[in-house]
Amino acid sequence: MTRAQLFEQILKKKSYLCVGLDTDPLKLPEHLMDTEDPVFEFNRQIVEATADLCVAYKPNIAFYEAQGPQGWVSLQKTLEVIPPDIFTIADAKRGDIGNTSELYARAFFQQMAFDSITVAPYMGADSVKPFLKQEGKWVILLALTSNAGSQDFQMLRLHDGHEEYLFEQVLRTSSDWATADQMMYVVGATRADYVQRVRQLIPNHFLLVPGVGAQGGSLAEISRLGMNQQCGLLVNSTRAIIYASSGKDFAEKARAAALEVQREMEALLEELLVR
Ligand SMILES: O=C(O)c1cc(=O)[nH]c(=O)n1[C@@H]1O[C@H](COP(=O)(O)O)[C@@H](O)[C@H]1O
Repeated sequence: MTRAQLFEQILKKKSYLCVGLDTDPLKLPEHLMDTEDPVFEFNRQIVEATADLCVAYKPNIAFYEAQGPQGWVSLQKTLEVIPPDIFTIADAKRGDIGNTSELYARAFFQQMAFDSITVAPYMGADSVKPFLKQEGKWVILLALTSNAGSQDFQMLRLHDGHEEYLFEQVLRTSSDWATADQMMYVVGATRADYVQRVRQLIPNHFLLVPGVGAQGGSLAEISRLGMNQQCGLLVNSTRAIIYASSGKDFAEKARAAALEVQREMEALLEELLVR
């Protein structure tokens, strides 16, 4: 999917919501447990209930890997029920020496037809570039993450003449590896104070923003500070949507939670369009 197509979907659905599919078998509603593949059945119903309200789905691969071979089967089946005009993110946080990254790219872009993958920048250019070889496939590079540990390295001050944080150096250097048509960056909603600094370095790239909902980040704040002329944001919410209820009405409640976010996004997009 191209950046223009993604923006088109955002305008059509009045939404820049990404629904996380972090499906934990221990949290599934009881009544799904006697279906053939409870994880897939849960995802299928979540997708059916939310597909008109979001523009992306992001399965976190850990939740599938943890199930052994059956987890990969559930993941593949889930990908197949996601409508083709919805952007898919393999949240795998990979990145290794070049020939190994090539194989990760093959796994997520060819074996499975994801549009994008999250990648850690720590091993540098040759660990990221193998993911950029296929047109239409995206890298979503970790820049400033939502967790407390982002202080440990990402927020270190560099004294190399620029007086900047390490995450800013990551943005500066990596934005030469690919254009805004193939690279996005993860910036946590809990890091809204730094979004203007992010936008100074990368005004045009899309940001994948986790951390609203269960982690307490503010959708309005990150949106007002982080949006660009093509929206430029995919805001993820996982637990607050998919686990809105643990009962028989889980899909209905997930839809209601997604609808609430979509309505707020619609109003925020209107603000952008009149800017
Ligand atoms: O790459 C991510 O998606 C990610 C980066 C980050 O900085 N923080 C973060 O929470 N995530 C992921 O986003 C999702 C957040 O889920 P909720 O907190 O339930 O909305 C999880 O799958 C996390 O692994």
